[in-house]
Amino acid sequence: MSVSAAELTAKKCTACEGDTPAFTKDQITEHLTAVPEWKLTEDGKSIRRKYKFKDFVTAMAFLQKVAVLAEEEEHHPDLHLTGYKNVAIELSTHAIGGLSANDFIVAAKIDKLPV
Ligand SMILES: C[C@H](O)[C@H](O)[C@H]1CNC2=NC(N)=NC(=O)C2=N1
Repeated sequence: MSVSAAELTAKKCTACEGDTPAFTKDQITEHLTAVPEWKLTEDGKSIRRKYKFKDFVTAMAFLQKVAVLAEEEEHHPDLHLTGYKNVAIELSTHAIGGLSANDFIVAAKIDKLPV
């Protein structure tokens, strides 16, 4: 079974308690099909997307949009800005130490943000 970006963006993040099970490898695989720009990190506990912007101001403006989205969803990515225009966004669910639906919902919504 696969998951679509439309299904993910139609959802809202939900509070994750520590007892929420982290996604299995199969769940991760089927959810990654909806957000093909995102890659699973080496430890299998996060997903990461990289961007290269035309300049620093554009990079920061995009990160501000991500920040507003994260606050709305109450689910926050790790943001890395290197070399003034390279951005890496990582998502994992801190409360469970792995991936959950929330990570893929936010990833799909980030993919819809204007760059
Ligand atoms: C109470 C609040 O919703 C929780 O602390 C949220 C905040 N943002 C979060 N962001 C991420 N990435 N993982 C979490 O477990 C998380 N928990």
